[in-house]
Amino acid sequence: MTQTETAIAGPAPVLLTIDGVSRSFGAIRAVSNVSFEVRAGEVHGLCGHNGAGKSTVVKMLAGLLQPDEGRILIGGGEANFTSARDAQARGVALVDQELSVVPALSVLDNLFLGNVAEPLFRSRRESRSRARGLLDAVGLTDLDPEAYIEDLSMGQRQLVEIARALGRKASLFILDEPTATLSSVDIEHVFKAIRKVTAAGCAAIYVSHRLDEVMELCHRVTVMRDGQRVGTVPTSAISGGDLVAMMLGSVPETARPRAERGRQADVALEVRNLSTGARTRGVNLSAERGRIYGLAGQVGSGTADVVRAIAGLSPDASGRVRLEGRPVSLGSPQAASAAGIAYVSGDRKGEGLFLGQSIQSNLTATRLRAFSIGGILRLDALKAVAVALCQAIGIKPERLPEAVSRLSGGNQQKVLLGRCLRRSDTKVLLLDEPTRGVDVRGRAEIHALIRGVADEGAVVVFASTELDEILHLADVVIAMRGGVIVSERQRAEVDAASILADMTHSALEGAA
Ligand SMILES: Nc1ncnc2c1ncn2[C@@H]1O[C@H](COP(=O)(O)OP(=O)(O)OP(=O)(O)O)[C@@H](O)[C@H]1O
Repeated sequence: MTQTETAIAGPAPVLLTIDGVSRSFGAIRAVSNVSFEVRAGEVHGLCGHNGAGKSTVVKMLAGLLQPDEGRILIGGGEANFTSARDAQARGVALVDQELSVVPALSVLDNLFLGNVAEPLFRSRRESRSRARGLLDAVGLTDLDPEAYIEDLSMGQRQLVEIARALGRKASLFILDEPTATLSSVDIEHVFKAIRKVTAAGCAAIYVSHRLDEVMELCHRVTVMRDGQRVGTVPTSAISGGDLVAMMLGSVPETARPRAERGRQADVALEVRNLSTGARTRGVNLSAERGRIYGLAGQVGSGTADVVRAIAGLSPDASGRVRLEGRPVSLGSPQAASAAGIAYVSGDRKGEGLFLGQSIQSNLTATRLRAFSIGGILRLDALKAVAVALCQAIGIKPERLPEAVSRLSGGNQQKVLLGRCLRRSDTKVLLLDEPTRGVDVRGRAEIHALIRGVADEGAVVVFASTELDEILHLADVVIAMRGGVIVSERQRAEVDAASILADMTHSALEGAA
């Protein structure tokens, strides 16, 4: 797909004006005097590294936060939203990073839930037919509207969320990292849906760390850094490198091949014939200390299931896992953890962090036993470890008492990883999508932390849907598709095209 396909003809009327908007949280000025315009028919990218202020702008547009200063205008009229309902009534639809579909309800019920424009009574038949149209528009042509959300994949749930936004007849669609959990086939459906609504005269704001997507989909992009707008440019006038430079203020160095300092040529982790229900079959892995194994696959390929099963988190797992020759019981996270297997979840909010608790508590949650003597916690020693970990992950130690929920997504991910750092008992580090929703700089920092763990002699196994991440981080690339391993190669033997071919071959055939 090229940018010319998404080009809009001539200057269209301005649909949204953000005029000198600012918003602070206590002493933190999250958004400072930001102005830009979005035109009808336009897909407008919003980029910036973690903590740049993108989500805060999005929340103000969606009525979830109010600006301290400045104005928001929609169609030329002031839009001082006091609630999300208010914003929805004025034609703003938000598709959030965090899914808001209700798992215990059907697709159909979710599609019309909370839609202020929906009639109170409509026959089930009418609803089904409307639902069918919305689902078809996002490529979910085979999905039964009566299916329950909890039975759907993450990708399907995200597409239902977008279908729901389409049903709200909005004029401004805001998509905040909509593709973070999607496979490339699903991403194409999302892109098609966005192009369809913008071709009909609506506007879309597309927030993403995936710069290739921004370059492909967006007509213009606004870049933010440290709460301020750096600039707004047509994507046709810049390269991906220019965009990175705008975000960072400088061009980052390209990654050099890893020295594999901690590599020891003996197999520490052995996985034999691992299966998890119908999701993965016959997975074998022989992993050496000090090496990083990247499981490359689309959403639903089984990569995440493999890391979860090794971590003891799949009750239906079968097969054998041995660590340093000793068997590790499957289906028991306690057994995995006692053996020295640490796991960093891809779902940092649902599964990883204690959101209401401080950064310090989150960093030290799994170390309390090591710091208690006779049931008494050595608080000073614990604090010293927390400070050291904070420094290691690049967060200011003054922030330790703050609630972890106040950190940006990327920094939350670093806290999750920080828990597994500097531990002599971590023999295997497992990660699922280690940099989901994290910007370029945060990503490089997280990758450096993970390399550090391997350099100290641990086995690292991570699952990722992102090619770039596989290419930057893995020493050994294992591609999965349809629940089985399709190839295992040394990093030097692969390039982007060959991994992508292994990851997507059947999926692309299926879509053709
Ligand atoms: N509710 C809050 N309380 C305190 N500080 C906050 C709150 N929400 C955001 N911040 C701070 O405001 C700044 C901007 O955060 P914001 O989430 O808007 O950035 P972002 O660009 O969306 O980041 P990311 O890409 O990581 O999601 C950060 O320093 C963040 O820690």
